[in-house]
Amino acid sequence: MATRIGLMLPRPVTFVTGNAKKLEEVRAILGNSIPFRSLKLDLPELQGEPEDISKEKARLAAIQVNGPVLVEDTCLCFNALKGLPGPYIKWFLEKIGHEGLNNLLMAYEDKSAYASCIFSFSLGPESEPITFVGKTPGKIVLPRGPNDFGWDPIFQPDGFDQTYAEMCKEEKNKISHRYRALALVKSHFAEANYTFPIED
Ligand SMILES: O=P(O)(O)OP(=O)(O)OP(=O)(O)OC[C@H]1O[C@@H](n2cnc3c(O)ncnc32)[C@H](O)[C@@H]1O
Ligand SMILES: [Mg+2]
Repeated sequence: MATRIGLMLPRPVTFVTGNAKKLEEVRAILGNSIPFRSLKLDLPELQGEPEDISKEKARLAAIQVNGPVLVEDTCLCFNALKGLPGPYIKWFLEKIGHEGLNNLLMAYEDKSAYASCIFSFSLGPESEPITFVGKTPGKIVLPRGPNDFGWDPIFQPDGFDQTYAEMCKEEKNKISHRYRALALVKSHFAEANYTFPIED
C-alpha cells in the first residue's frame, strides 16, 4: 500500500491562548493525536462575526509565532437575543456575572442558548486560516456547580440534568462545543497528513 506523504510543517503547531482552563481541556481532548505546544498570549480581538474574530486571531498569532498556529474563540449565544452575547461573552461575564446573564433573559420565555467554539488553524504568516466550528445546544439556568471555568455553572446542555460545571470534566469533554470543534480539527489533520519536526 502506498504511503501518502503529508505536508511537512516547518515548526510544531502552537496553540495560542491566554486561558489556562481552555488549554487544560484542549490537552485532555487531543491527548497525543496532534502534537502541539502552547503559548500564553491574550491577542486583541476584532469585533464582528465569530468566524472572522477567530480567523483574525489566527492571523495575528501566526505573525507573532512565525509558524503554524491554532487558536480558538468561544461564544455563548442566547437564542432570544439573536445570538448575543456571542463572542462578547467574556466581557458580559466579567461585568455582570452569572446573575446578570440570567437577568438578560428575564423578559423572555425562551432560555435556550448554544455554546460554540471556533478553532482557526493557520500554517504560518502567509497562509489563510481555516476554521472549524463546534456547537452544543442547551439552556441558561441559575448557577449550579463549582465556579472554576467561565460560564460553566449557568449552561445546561440539552439532554442533561447537570450544568457543565456540575459534570465531571470527562463528561463535559465528551459532548462540549470544544470537543466537537476539535473532532473536526483532528479529521483535518488526519486528512492533510501533516508531519511535524521533532521538538528541540
Ligand atoms: O486567549 P483566549 O483563547 O482568547 O481566551 P479568552 O479567555 O480570552 O477566551 P475567549 O476570548 O474565547 O472568550 C470566551 C469567554 O468564555 C469563557 N469560556 C471559554 N470556554 C468556556 C467553557 O468551555 N466553559 C465556560 N466558559 C468558557 C472564557 O473564560 C471567556 O470568558
Ligand atoms: Mg480572548
